Amino acid sequence: MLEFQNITKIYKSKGKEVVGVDNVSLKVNKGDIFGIVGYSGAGKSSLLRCVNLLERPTSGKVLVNGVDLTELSSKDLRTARLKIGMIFQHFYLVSQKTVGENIAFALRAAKLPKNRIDARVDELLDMVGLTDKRDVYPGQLSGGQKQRVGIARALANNPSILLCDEATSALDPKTTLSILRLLKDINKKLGITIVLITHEMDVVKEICNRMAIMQDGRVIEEGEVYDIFASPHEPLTQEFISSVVSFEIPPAILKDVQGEIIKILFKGSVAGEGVIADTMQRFDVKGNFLHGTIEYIQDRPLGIFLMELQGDSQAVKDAKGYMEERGAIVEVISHV
Ligand SMILES: Nc1ncnc2c1ncn2[C@@H]1O[C@H](COP(=O)(O)OP(=O)(O)OP(=O)(O)O)[C@@H](O)[C@H]1O
Repeated sequence: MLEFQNITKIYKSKGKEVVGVDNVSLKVNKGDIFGIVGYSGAGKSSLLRCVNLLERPTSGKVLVNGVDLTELSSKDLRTARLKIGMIFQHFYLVSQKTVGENIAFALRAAKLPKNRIDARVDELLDMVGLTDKRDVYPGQLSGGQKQRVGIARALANNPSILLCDEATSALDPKTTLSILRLLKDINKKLGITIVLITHEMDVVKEICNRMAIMQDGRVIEEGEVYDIFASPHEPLTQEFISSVVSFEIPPAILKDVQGEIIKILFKGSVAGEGVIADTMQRFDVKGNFLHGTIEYIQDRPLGIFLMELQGDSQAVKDAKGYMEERGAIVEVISHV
């Protein structure tokens, strides 16, 4: 549905060239909530803005439903853009216009007949839970309510893609959650594909099904969010994951560890502790839990346990083999 093919964006400023995006190819499927994660300067905004050509890539193609936007005439591009909604960190509402007028503006831009605008504004306000705010000004709204207006405006012309540029970064955690739930709801009910950029892994964990991690303009890892949380490959990905799922063991505890430290993952099952208990019974090993959690990613459990395993090397090996047979992924963190 959305495909970046070898996108490069080079900025020229003060006679210098800055590479914003460096040869990125990515596919976003219809119905995805696709998260693009990276630190400041990684190139997320530049890439996102290439979707609707707010930034024109220096080279490469942006295909939306098979149509290369970079090849369109300015008239066709205007029409194509109406089907790509966008929301922003700082909302960008017109403060002198009421909530209703802010939304109506997008409908007028798409030349919706005047007599249908009112009803559509009501419909959109209902969708975002703001029916009673039609006649108030943005200054009278909370941050979360402003973002809801932003969402209503972005959905005005029934887009097939919604781009979210750090849409919850200015909001407190509770409001963030309510906006993310609204986005998820919109994705489900209306089938809109969502592409969001964020530096917060929590956001990705909460609503995205697929993700890409960017560094220095490049995509360094991509895939299903669940798989990336279960086994992140790149150090930067691991760093981002550890901001949500942390396994720091205090050095004072580590100092006393005598056996092998292993990480045990149970994908899609909450039965991990039972398997570990069975293992301890069957084999002549002693296990000490150092850490354990069950994360729910897209409602699928991911059990992650860190433990010290003591015993002779054959027993430890057999115990690990048994856990793997029972569906665990076992990774040795350190040998003593
Ligand atoms: N208009 C511009 N002119 C010159 N350089 C730019 C411009 N926009 C972005 N850049 C540069 O491109 C690189 C990528 O920036 P970009 O804003 O896309 O990253 P980002 O991951 O979205 O970070 P942030 O969250 O801070 O916006 C940075 O080095 C940035 O300085």
